[in-house]
Amino acid sequence: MQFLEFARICEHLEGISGRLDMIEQVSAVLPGLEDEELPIFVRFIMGRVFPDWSPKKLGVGPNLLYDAVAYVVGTKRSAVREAINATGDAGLAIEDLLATKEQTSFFVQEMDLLEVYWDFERVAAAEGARSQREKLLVVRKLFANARPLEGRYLARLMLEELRIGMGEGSVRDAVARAFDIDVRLVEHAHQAMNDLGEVALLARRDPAALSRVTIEPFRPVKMMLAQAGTIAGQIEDHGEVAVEYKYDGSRFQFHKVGNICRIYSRRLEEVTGSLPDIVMHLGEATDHDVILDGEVVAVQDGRPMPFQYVIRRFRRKHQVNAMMEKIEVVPRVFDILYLDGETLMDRPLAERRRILEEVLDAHIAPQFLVTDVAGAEAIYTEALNLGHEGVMVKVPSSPYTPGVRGRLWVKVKPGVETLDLAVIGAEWGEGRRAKMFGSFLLAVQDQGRLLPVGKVATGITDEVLADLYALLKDSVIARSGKEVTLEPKVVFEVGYSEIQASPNYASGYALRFPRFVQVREDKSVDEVETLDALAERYGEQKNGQGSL
Ligand SMILES: Nc1ncnc2c1ncn2[C@@H]1O[C@H](COP(=O)(O)OP(=O)(O)OP(=O)(O)O)[C@@H](O)[C@H]1O
Repeated sequence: MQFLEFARICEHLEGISGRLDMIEQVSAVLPGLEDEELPIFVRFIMGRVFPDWSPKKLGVGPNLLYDAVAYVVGTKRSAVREAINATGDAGLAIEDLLATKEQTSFFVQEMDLLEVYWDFERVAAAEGARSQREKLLVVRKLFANARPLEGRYLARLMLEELRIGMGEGSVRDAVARAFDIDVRLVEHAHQAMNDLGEVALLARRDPAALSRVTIEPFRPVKMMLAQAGTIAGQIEDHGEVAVEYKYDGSRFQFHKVGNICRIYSRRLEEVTGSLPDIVMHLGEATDHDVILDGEVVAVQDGRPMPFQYVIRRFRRKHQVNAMMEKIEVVPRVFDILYLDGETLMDRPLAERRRILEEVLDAHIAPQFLVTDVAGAEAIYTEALNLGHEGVMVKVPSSPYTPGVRGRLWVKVKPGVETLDLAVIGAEWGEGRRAKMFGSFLLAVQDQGRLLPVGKVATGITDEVLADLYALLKDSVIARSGKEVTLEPKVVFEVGYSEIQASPNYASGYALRFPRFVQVREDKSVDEVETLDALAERYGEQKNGQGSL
């Protein structure tokens, strides 16, 4: 497939708003793709370049991208910025700029979807002191060969926001439809393989194999997630429940085969080098090949320390030893997904737990099986007294469903309402804050799009503002007056007093009295609140129920 054809498909999808229509259009394209193209197309159409499990990253920020475009069209980076500021959309502005180039150049090399992907591989592989220069050369070459429309989607792919509204769920449905396969089977295979691209290829080549896919060591799967709920509700629905402490640490997945151990964060980044003590603890606790799921907790004098301490350890790349002395971290393992070549995700929790207790000698998080509300509430009180966040109430018969935020795991904690939202823009501050951003535009996700829901400026000290500026300054895509558009990379947790219906924001909602709580470094933008969940909270609020 020519990249131009891919760009035309994107343009067409961008003009459609109906989800079913989009699914149909994409499903019609998939069967005609070559084997090598299929996984790449599937990832690209979701705005992703590499499989979700892969550690590869493009590492192209707006500045490098604009430098490349400036070179190709024979102007300065500032002129590219100005053009982008004028439209507010990097993709469209770059398309316009490339149109001026097209009038002056006679020769454009046709670009193939695969060639673009291989170039992205080269960009991602560039490392070390000269990496920025190497990346720039490849990105320049891509834009030099791009027709204007191709430029729009090249830029957006590199900025990781395709803006066509094809979310993971829609692409999954398109794969199922294209190859006439039960969507649940596609979803199940996706959970284990963590790459819809490869699932699509299997769906075409060997659909029967979809039901046999396994979790592979060193290819992390998404973490199973929880919904907010109540102890009574969960016992009423399921009778017996498994209650565990909800630790205020950071999620990890531990993979071990023989002597090789690796640890992945909740964002599936490899953090083995930052956590040698966790590797040592868990490596010593089992002789088996395993994939374990748990929480890393920081402790001091036997008491858990807040989440921020743990995240500092996850971030640490240098002088890890010095940091180990300052912050002691320990693993609390609550699940096992793989044992000696066998995938356990479809076994019931009760059985996985039994296996976990057999194969791991230490570091297992306590679990209590209870059938009465009073018993579970006593554990909740004890959890809070011990300094934990609350409890997790899990269904003993439940499979492990990677990436799913369902009711099989319910979290119960004291009621502070917060939302995790993507930071998509900011406004320059005033007075002594004039050289920093003073407020931030936040968004929920909906089918691959990010929709604004409000601004937060409250609850942020000058010191934190300076940190936030350092974190975000290289992600500026466009400027307009006092406002900037940001490449969506950072997640804020914010408190609020109420969700209101509002015509002012594209999400249809606004937050009353939003207040900054913290940066959720452990979360990626794919994990922010969905529009549906926000609407549900709004509905509950109108009916006078809290969600806890
Ligand atoms: N015993 C436990 N079982 C499962 N998850 C646990 C447990 N203890 C702590 N956790 C943490 O709680 C999280 C589950 O809550 P949830 O899926 O809602 O994620 P979250 O958005 O990070 O929640 P929160 O913001 O409430 O921490 C897990 O990702 C994990 O990090």
